[in-house]
Amino acid sequence: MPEPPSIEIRGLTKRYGRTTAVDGLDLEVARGETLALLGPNGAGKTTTVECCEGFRRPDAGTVRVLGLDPHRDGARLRPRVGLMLQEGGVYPMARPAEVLRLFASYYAQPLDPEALLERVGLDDARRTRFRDLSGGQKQRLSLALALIGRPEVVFLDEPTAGLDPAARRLTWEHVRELQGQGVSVVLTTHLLDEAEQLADRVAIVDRGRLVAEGTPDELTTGEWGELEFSARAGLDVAVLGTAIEAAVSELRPGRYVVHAPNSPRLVAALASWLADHDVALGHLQAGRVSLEEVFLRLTEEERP
Ligand SMILES: Nc1ncnc2c1ncn2[C@@H]1O[C@H](COP(=O)(O)OP(=O)(O)OP(=O)(O)O)[C@@H](O)[C@H]1O
Repeated sequence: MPEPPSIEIRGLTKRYGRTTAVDGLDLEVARGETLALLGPNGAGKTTTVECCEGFRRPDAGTVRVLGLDPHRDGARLRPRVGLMLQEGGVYPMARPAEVLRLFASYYAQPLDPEALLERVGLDDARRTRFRDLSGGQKQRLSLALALIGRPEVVFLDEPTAGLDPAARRLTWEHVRELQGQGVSVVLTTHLLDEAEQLADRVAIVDRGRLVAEGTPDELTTGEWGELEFSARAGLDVAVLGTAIEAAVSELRPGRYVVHAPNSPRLVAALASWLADHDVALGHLQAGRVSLEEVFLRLTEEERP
């Protein structure tokens, strides 16, 4: 029999007054899978994750984490789940080493707090009060708190927001390690390269509803078998379109999509037009678009 999913969300609805933050969401995360939850600001990602963490009670629908109801069975679930929250939730005067030791005491088989402090790069700040830590150091501590109890499921809410590139890489390594250990990970992020790098599967939500779901590969190929290229901003897309016999649009300054199936002839026609007009090609992607393009198209379609 296949293993039941680590997380099962059915028809989840959550309202705050007149705002429907999550609107009938269905989502599953398999054992050992990493799901990236993407969506514009206010799409309902944090609310969804908070319902999975037991911090919020759904107005309708069900949420199961490791087969348990996070709200009702919180006490049984907590030792098996790791949380990295957007706002640390740590007493301002506490020091990283103390906090980590305290959290370790909640779990049956915690990691070694000292070793973990070193691994997340907090060795030098181990005795600094939480309120005096830099934003990135707070993030690192928050990650350590999510990992200390050897969880089976981990929720990471924007784990690399505000981190420098090296710290971001370090966080990615931690996530890869969790993946290697068969831990299920739910990651919310606004960094689409992060989702592409880490996620087995991506779910894009907008206004509380699921608008797309699949592996990064499925989402970026599939129906979007087009050409995407970058060049200087402001090319005359009408003239270019006529020359290559395909509609062209400039999605953002300097970023273009040719709305026609990728073919050798199309690539040749595009290259030849660019050469004739002395336009340097930045990058060219054929047969797929970036996750960023998919995201923007799906979530901006109905924006005013
Ligand atoms: N406690 C609350 N009271 C009232 N409205 C809330 C509350 N929490 C969230 N909301 C609203 O619910 C909607 C979804 O918010 P949520 O934080 O889940 O979005 P998000 O996708 O995580 O956004 P972001 O990317 O900005 O973090 C937003 O319109 C938000 O203003």
